[in-house]
Amino acid sequence: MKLFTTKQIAGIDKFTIENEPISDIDLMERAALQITHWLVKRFSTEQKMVFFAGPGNNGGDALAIACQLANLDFVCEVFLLDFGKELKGSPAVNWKRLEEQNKVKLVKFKDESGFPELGLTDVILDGMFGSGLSRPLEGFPAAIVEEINQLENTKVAIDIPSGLMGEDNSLNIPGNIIKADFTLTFQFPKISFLFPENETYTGKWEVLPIGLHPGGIEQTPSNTFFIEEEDVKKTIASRSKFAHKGNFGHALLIAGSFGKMGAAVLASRSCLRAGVGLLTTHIPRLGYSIIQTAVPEAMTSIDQHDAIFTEFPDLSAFSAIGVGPGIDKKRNSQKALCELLEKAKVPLVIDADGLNILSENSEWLQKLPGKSILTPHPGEFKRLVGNSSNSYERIQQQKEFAQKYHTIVILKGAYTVIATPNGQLFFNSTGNPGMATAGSGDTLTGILLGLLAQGISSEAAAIAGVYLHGLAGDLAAREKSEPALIAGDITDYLGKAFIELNKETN
Ligand SMILES: NC(=O)C1=CN([C@@H]2O[C@H](COP(=O)(O)OP(=O)(O)OC[C@H]3O[C@@H](n4cnc5c(N)ncnc54)[C@H](OP(=O)(O)O)[C@@H]3O)[C@@H](O)[C@H]2O)[C@H](O)CC1
Ligand SMILES: [K+]
Repeated sequence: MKLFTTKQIAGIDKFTIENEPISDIDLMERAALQITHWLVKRFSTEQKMVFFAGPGNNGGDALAIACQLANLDFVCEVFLLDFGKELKGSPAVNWKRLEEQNKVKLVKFKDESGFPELGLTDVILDGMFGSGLSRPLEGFPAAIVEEINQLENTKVAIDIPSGLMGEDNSLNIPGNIIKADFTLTFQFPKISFLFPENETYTGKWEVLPIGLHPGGIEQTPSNTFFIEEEDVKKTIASRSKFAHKGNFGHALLIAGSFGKMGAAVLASRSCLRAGVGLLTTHIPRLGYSIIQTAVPEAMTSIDQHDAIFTEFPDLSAFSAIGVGPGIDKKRNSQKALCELLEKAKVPLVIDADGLNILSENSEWLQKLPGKSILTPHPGEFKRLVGNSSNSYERIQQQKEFAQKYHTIVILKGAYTVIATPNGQLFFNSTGNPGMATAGSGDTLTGILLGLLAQGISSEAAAIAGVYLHGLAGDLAAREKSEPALIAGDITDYLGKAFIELNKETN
């Protein structure tokens, strides 16, 4: 799914009105109805619905929802923030409708002294500002936000928590943004919802489709995407009856050191589960019996060194190479990595200590084989690329880095972000907090390597790899729970993730 800026969404909104065609007020009614349905399912008529409405269409939505809920026997009250200007357009029509309906208490207020007393079970609906927010909130609306945030009541934000920008919040005022428990957003997730620091404002968010025109969506350009099942299905082709292991590539994984052989085992197992034809795992000498016992399906290449990575086998046989999980950063390993970068002719997947070595030798980044995949977590990213003061800034850095070094950068997190050399960004939609566990990254490296070795392009392997990794984690968490989930479970559930992906097509 393409992701858009709030400005672009307003454009698609306009396109829909002109081309469906549908009147402004009817589109607002349709959007409001989606939220009304959601509220009816979740709350009872015993709970009063208290709306805070702003001067624009976000306020107009709030008025429409109040009207719809009142017709369904909910007790509603509307508090309209009065900026001394008459309401215009659809919000004005909805205000009139409410007056005529005569079921909802309607109050206009100009300053915080007009802030109402609320009952403990009242639900607060935030319809003050949505995608039309043009600057941080200050003065009267900021004071109302502060009052609302102090209350324990359940808070539901309409489209966007008031005060939050749809993309960049670098210059925003954190205290002047609604902290919602739920955000019900129209048609597309807003980009800022995907950043960890904004969870405190959005709470749990859900996308409610409102039937924006497909033509408008199609013709609006975007280089930012939300990865969904459809985007991955096309990458995972069904296998020919006559397929043999030679059709699915030969991966080389360089992993493990003394005390960290688990990383080699986890990455090897998930590489195999990702469907690679052959896997050779290169490990220090002391890891030999560990890997042979834990992963009998893998062939081994044994380093001359007992405890660390210092050399690698002839590379001509391999269709992709993974390096990093558990390798440590000793001087000889650094030298060997440098030589690997110089000799490799196929894309690499570089993770963990592989990335840390690169951070300490940034001039080697020039040597990266084209379309290699780097998989930093935020700490590794900071060491590799530098500091950033927020997630928005960080993804800009990520984009520039991917373009500069012609690599794919996978920044791991709740919504893992993939940056590609052509300036595109892909946010992953799968995964859960249970996956924040030791070795989870090693399993991702294995999956990426396994897909890459099968001849899948680096971009497609990155997109499919992070999606499958998250999906396997989601399936595992359903049975194991989030706290009890361990990295090996992700590998074990990879098969179910493939089955889930193929469900509808077969
Ligand atoms: N396509 C859709 O998804 C649909 C969205 N709908 C809803 O419409 C809003 C967007 O409505 P819009 O009228 O464009 O904007 P807002 O309601 O968010 O607010 C605009 C008004 O707020 C004033 N404003 C902006 N920033 C501030 C501020 N910091 N302090 C005070 N006032 C502010 C702005 O005035 P200006 O001075 O900036 O001109 C406007 O008066 C979207 O979020 C959805 O809820 C449709 O209903 C359905 C389709
Ligand atoms: K809002």
